[in-house]
Amino acid sequence: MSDTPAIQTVGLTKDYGDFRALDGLDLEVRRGEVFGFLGPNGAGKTTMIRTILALLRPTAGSASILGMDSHRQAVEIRRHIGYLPGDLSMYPNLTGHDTLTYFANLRGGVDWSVVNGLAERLDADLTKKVGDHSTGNRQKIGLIQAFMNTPDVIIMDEPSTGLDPLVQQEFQAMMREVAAAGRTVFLSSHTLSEVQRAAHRVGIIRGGLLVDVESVTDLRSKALRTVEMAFADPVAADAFSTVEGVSNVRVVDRTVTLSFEGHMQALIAEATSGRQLIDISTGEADLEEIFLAYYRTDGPDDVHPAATDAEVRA
Ligand SMILES: Nc1ncnc2c1ncn2[C@@H]1O[C@H](COP(=O)(O)OP(=O)(O)OP(=O)(O)O)[C@@H](O)[C@H]1O
Repeated sequence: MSDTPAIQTVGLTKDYGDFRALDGLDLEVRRGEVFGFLGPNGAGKTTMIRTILALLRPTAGSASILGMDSHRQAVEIRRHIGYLPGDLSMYPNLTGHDTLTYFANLRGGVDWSVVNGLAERLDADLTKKVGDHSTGNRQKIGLIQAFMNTPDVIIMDEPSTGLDPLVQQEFQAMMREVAAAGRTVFLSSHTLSEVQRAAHRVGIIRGGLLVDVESVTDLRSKALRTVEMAFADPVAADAFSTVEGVSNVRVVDRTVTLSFEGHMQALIAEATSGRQLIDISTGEADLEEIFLAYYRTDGPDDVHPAATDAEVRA
């Protein structure tokens, strides 16, 4: 069972009447990874999550979690997963502690030292009534209930809603720890910045179609960044202009500034071949721009994001 994917969908399709919200989704989420499921509003993220959790019946195709069929083995699956829906309903008059006790009882008990540890990390007040909490503080209770049973797979729909930056940082550390322990995190989001620090891979969905699945490292290599290099000797004006992924080359005596899109070692190899490189600095890869290229609905579907990115900048 440990070789089977954490989550797998095959041709997963969901229609609401005449409207196709999910269109033949083939996706494999590995064990031990944080997987970010990204897409604009209305792309089908919640529909996908609700379908794989058997809260919705697929129109076609199938889904499995830890090798178990989503629908036929729904009860067994519940024992192994943590789930934070986008609209978790809680009783406003219950305190955080009572709310978590309620969720724990549904699961047949919980280790309170884990709960208290999570509450401390997220700076969550469990003594206050849930209805008196701000959105972000209520969300912390939701996160605790998703993590508290040390589940094999944690599925979360827009989990960072309302969390302040410090809490987000802690939450990202929690996700990374889950993955490091060989367990799996699947989270949906509509903003890349929310997942790029924690996720190993991202799947991008648009209009019910899975547009791409990429590792964050590969996404980064597709991002255009500015590179500045200082050399021991003057550099020819046309140096670097033939290197793949290089554009906007400016050479001033011993300093070269250029835009680069690709794996860094290709550029470094060229920079150090027959030259003495003294210093190099690069700007932060702008993943958001790549992601926006995926989001745009006015271009052809099969456009490579980097090409779109270049078009946008041209
Ligand atoms: N019960 C329903 N009946 C009809 N259409 C629906 C229903 N639920 C969702 N839809 C439609 O299906 C599409 C996908 O919705 P879904 O909620 O899955 O998107 P999402 O990616 O989660 O969006 P968001 O980021 O806004 O939460 C949308 O166009 C939505 O209007």
